[in-house]
Amino acid sequence: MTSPPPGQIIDGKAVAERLRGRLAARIATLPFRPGLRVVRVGDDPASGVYVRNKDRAAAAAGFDSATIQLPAETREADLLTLIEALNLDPAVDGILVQLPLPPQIRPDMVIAAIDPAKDVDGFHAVNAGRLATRQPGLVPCTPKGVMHLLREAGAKLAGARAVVLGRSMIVGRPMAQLLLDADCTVTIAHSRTRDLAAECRRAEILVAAVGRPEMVRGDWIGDGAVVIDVGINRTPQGRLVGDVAFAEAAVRAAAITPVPGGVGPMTIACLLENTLEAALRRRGAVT
Ligand SMILES: Nc1nc(=O)c2c([nH]1)NC[C@@H]1CN(c3ccc(C(=O)N[C@@H](CCC(=O)O)C(=O)O)cc3)C=[N+]21
Repeated sequence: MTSPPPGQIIDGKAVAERLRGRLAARIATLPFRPGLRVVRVGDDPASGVYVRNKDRAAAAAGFDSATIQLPAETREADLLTLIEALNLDPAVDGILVQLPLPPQIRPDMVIAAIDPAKDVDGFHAVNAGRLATRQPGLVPCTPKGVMHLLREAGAKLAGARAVVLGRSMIVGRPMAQLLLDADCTVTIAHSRTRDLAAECRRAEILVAAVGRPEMVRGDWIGDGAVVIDVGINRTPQGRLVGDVAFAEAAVRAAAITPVPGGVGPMTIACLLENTLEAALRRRGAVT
């Protein structure tokens, strides 16, 4: 027996580049530059690369983008005051506060303070509610990026069995909503799911978003599945790995995203897409 041919590797970097190109072309036709403000409190290492990549991509596509760096000791009240000023600033279309925040700041209070019209992360309860009730709103960047990748990979979504591994507010839950809106049969599996491996094996579309390095093994993948790896984990050696054991999974999957170069670049491109969308919507243009 020879092993089956390895699956298609979904090039998230290339898909993100094309999306950013389309956004740049659109912005070039506008009489204004969409404004994005990223707020970073302290220097959580997970956010470092992200902030740098974001700044570079935003500037190249024609956004008016800036990162506001605050000291790790910043008080919650002072962060809320800054958010209020950004809410009121007409030049600002999108506000993103980097998570995680230092322990003295409650993330729920911060997210609730952001004007839902400028909430380009899509984390505010108003935007989560809009997604749950199928109203137009700002959709979280990572799940939105995953939908782009699934379509680019030619995955057949209607009627497909989709398993989302992870139930976070940021990825798992909104991901399940978007797959459901695309007519998938959706299962949300998580740390308390009985026989996780068997549940995953049934998936025609598997989205792994648990934040555990290489937890999903090759024998968890059904033949011909499309596998999207949302995890970005740094090993003690400094290497980036996903939530999926890539080499093992790739021989079974019809298509799979790598880490790095998969979902990560799409998250940034979708942040920019959301910022443009917010800018147009705030000015009364329909998108
Ligand atoms: N409010 C908020 N929203 C976020 O969306 C958010 C956040 N806070 N805090 C931090 C995490 C992390 N995150 C990443 C996005 C892209 C890459 C990315 O582009 N990664 C590259 C590789 C980068 C590298 O080489 O390290 C890739 O996967 O190919 C990484 C990490 C967004 N986050």
